[in-house]
Amino acid sequence: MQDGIQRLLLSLLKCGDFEEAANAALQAMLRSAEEALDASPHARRGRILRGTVHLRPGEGYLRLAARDARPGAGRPAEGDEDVELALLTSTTAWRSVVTHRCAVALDANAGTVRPLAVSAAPEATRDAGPAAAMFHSPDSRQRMLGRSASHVLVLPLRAPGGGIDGLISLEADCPAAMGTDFIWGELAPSLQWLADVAAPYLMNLPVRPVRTAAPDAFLPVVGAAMSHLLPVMRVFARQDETLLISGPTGAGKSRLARWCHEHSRQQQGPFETLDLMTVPEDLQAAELFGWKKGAFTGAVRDTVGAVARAEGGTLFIDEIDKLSLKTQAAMLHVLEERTYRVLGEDTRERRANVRFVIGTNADLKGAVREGRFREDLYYRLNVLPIRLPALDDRQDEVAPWARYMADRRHRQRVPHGGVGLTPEAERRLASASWPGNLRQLDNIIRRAYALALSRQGEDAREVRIEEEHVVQALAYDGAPGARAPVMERLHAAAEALVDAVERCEGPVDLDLTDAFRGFVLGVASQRFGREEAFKRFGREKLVTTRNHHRALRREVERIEALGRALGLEQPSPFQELLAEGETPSKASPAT
Ligand SMILES: Nc1ncnc2c1ncn2[C@@H]1O[C@H](COP(=O)(O)OP(=O)(O)OP(=O)(O)O)[C@@H](O)[C@H]1O
Repeated sequence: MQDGIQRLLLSLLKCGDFEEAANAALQAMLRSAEEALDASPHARRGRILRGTVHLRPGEGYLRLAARDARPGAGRPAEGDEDVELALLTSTTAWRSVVTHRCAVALDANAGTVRPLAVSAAPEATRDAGPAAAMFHSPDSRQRMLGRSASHVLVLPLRAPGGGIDGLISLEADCPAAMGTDFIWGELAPSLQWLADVAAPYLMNLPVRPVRTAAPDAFLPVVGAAMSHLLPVMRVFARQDETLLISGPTGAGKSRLARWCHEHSRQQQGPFETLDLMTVPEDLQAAELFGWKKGAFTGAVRDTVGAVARAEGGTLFIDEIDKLSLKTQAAMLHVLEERTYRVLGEDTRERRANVRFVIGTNADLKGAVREGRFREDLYYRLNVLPIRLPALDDRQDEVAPWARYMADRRHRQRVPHGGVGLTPEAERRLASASWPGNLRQLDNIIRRAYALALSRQGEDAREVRIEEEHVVQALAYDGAPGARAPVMERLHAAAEALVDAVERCEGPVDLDLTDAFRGFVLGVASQRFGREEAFKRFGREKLVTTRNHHRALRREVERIEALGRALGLEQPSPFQELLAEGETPSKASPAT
């Protein structure tokens, strides 16, 4: 063993990047496993297949690497789909290793998961004994069997502070060893030594720059941080497994979900979005799965749910933390069993041939700790996590995004015109801070472009955005006038708090405070009419599908519910909007 560690250390010292270190670690571990297999009773009946390294510190994947154990095989070629499948971890592997914080042996034929040792880490779970549990997900098991992996050893990549920053897994094919730990039980301690020696190199060496990170129509700008993520995203996009995209508001999660759809096997199918922020809790299941006429009060006709609309394609569900505990159970069911029930149709289960992509800007792990989010659903969603960095961490992207956004805006007006930013304008943007991410940048560009137009003429074919336009647009963003809405909301928050404390006996549901968007839509609808209001806030699709009345009604109902929860007697000023159908606008759109 000592020799093996020394040999590995010597090769790690020569490694310049994560890929080399992963290859060295896997080579050492696969060699050890093959030697142990040769000396075991399974020698002629089994073979070691491959090893993989999954680097996923924090909330998202950074890198994947694999090495085949076949003689002469080295690192697999990029884009090899079989290898990509083999690269993937599983709900069961990740959840087991994170829960038990030690090596875990999976027996895919028997469907069992067995922790092989109890870690000395203080937070190690006490129940991590040798008893075997069953696989957490039937999919994990099927996928392992699909690639002939009857026995899998999963080792944690242990970070110095006690965290787990990834895993290394070794796969073997030995069906005859069903019901046993194969050779993993004896071998795990020495392989864990090798994993611990390699861990600092795997975590700290830079990842290799990627050649394939070319922008495309769906991801028009790819900076250094994103180009590191792209290879992982390309692999993930092609899988059927659920993808979890986390990241701050406005960083581009929904666009990235669309990118994944365009690079998926379902690209010919529909891409549907369901933003849970806009759906009241009691309608979530209905919106997801659809309903039959009469399923609940107000269900006046059969309605197709988001899952059915996305059949054969991708369903992006944003703000997943807003899912009620009750609907979380149904969500888990559809993810695991791929079946669901339409509300009011109790006898029939329908198949969901849909790829789910989930978005969140919330701390789901914290929500699990607080009992607001089911742990099993969290692990089910957390198989292929991607963390989208904030724009401030993608600084090299600011100028290219600004050019792209200005160009997009200009082309809408003058299809064959041209727009550019001066180098000073770009520098000014690059040195600003972007707490609102790409959405904020888009707003600034919109303003700077409007300022440039006002100076250069509304009809200008060629427009140049100069530093002064950017400075003014940025100043407006931080100016007292622009901050007024923030201050107003602060006051409103303080008043709501007073109401909640003074008038209400029980707690007020915090989710009701999301009602602000209803106020905005309500005011806009009164002012411009419903259709125009939804269009102005980028919800044309709801108008096209004639769903905007229902969406508005929901928003207004939430305002009413907030009022009631805060003990307010007077109804909201939007009562009239509760009626289905257009009400005449009180003012023309021009006012
Ligand atoms: N790939 C892209 N192509 C074009 N524009 C983009 C892209 N990604 C982001 N943007 C710009 O950034 C804005 C925010 O993107 P997006 O809606 O995807 O963010 P998000 O992270 O999903 O936000 P939220 O969490 O608020 O839903 C978009 O309206 C658009 O202006």
